[in-house]
Amino acid sequence: MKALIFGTTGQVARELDRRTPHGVQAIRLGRDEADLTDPETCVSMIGQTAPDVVINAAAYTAVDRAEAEEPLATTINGTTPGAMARSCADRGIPFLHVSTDYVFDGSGDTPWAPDAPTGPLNAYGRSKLAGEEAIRAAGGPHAILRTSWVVSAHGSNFVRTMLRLSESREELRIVDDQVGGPTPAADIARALWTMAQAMVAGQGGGTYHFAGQPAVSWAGFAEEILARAGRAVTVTQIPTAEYPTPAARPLNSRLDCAKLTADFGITPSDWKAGLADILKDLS
Ligand SMILES: NC(=O)C1=CN([C@@H]2O[C@H](COP(=O)(O)OP(=O)(O)OC[C@H]3O[C@@H](n4cnc5c(N)ncnc54)[C@H](OP(=O)(O)O)[C@@H]3O)[C@@H](O)[C@H]2O)C=CC1
Ligand SMILES: Cc1cn([C@H]2C[C@H](O)[C@@H](COP(=O)(O)OP(=O)(O)O[C@H]3O[C@@H](C)C(=O)[C@@H](O)[C@H]3O)O2)c(=O)[nH]c1=O
Ligand SMILES: [Mg+2]
Repeated sequence: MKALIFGTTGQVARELDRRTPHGVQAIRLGRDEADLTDPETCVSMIGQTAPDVVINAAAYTAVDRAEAEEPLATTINGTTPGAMARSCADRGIPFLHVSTDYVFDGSGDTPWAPDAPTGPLNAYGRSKLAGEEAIRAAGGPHAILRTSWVVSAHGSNFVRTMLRLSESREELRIVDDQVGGPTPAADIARALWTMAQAMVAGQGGGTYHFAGQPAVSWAGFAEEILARAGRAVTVTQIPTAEYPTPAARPLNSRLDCAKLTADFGITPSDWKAGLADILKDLS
C-alpha cells in the first residue's frame, strides 16, 4: 500500500511517521512541496505520486489567530481539503482527514455523536466545518476523523504549555467549565493507519469521532499534567469568563466514539496512559 501524507511537522504527522505500518510505503509532503494555500499544487502531487490512499494531517490550527485570518484558515482547512477529496474521488481512492470538536457549539453535557448538528463558535471551527462539507460533497470514499485537545511531546499543545508556564509561576488560573477529551497524537496516528488499511480494503467510511477518555476540564487536565510531572504549582479553577480570548470555545467538547469502534474496532484513547508516555518522552 502506498500512502500519501500531507504534513510532516505537525503533532499527528510526526506520529504517523513514527507508526508507519510494515508493508506501507509512506510519501510525506511538507509545506515546501505542498503548501495548502495552493490547492492546485496539492492536487498535482496526488497525480504525481499515484497513491492508494491520501491522509491529510496538515491544517491551520491557531485558534485565536484564525479570528483575524479567517480567509487564510478557510483556504487551508476548507478549500484545499475539498480539492484533495475531489482528486481522490476521481481516482477512486480513499481520503482520510482530521477534524475537530470545535465544529460543535458546546451546548449540553452529553457526548456529541458524529451526526449531531454542528454550529461552530469561532473562525477555526467554521474553516474546519467548510472542509468537512467539501469532502462529503466530493462524493468519494472518505473518512473524517473528528478529535479533540491533541497532545504530544512535540509542537504547540496544552501539555507543553502547562510545563512551560509552571517553570515561571506558582499559580496557574485555568478554565474549569470547558470539558472534553485530551487525545494523544500517537493514538490518533494509530487509528488513522488502521482506518487507512481498512478503507483501502473497501471497509468503512464517513464521519467518526475519536477522543481520549475520561472527559475532563482543562483545569482537571492541568492538575493531572502538573502532578505527574512533579511540579508544585497551584491550579486555580476559573470560569471561561475570567480567561478572555479572541476566539470563543465550546463548553461541551465530549465526543461519542461508538461509531469508530463499531466500524473499525478502534476503542477510545486512554489519555492518562498517553500522558505518561508523553512525559517520559519529554524527560
Ligand atoms: N491540535 C489540536 O488540539 C487539534 C487538532 N485537530 C486537527 O488535527 C489535525 C492535526 O493537527 P496537529 O497535528 O495538532 O497540527 P499542528 O498544529 O501540530 O501542525 C499543523 C501542521 O499543518 C501544517 N501546515 C499549516 N499550514 C500549512 C500550509 N499552508 N501548507 C502546508 N502545511 C501546513 C504545519 O506545517 P508547518 O510546520 O510548515 O507550519 C504542521 O505540519 C488538524 O486537522 C487539526 O485541525 C483536531 C482537534 C484538536
Ligand atoms: C494557557 C491557558 C489556557 N487556558 C485555557 C484557554 C482554553 O480554553 C484552554 C486550552 O487552551 P489552548 O490554547 O491550548 O486551546 P486551543 O488552542 O483552543 O485548543 C484547541 O485547538 C484546536 C486546534 C482544536 O481543534 C481543539 O480540539 C483544541 O485542542 O485553556 C487557561 O484557562 N489558562 C491558561 O493559563
Ligand atoms: Mg492551540
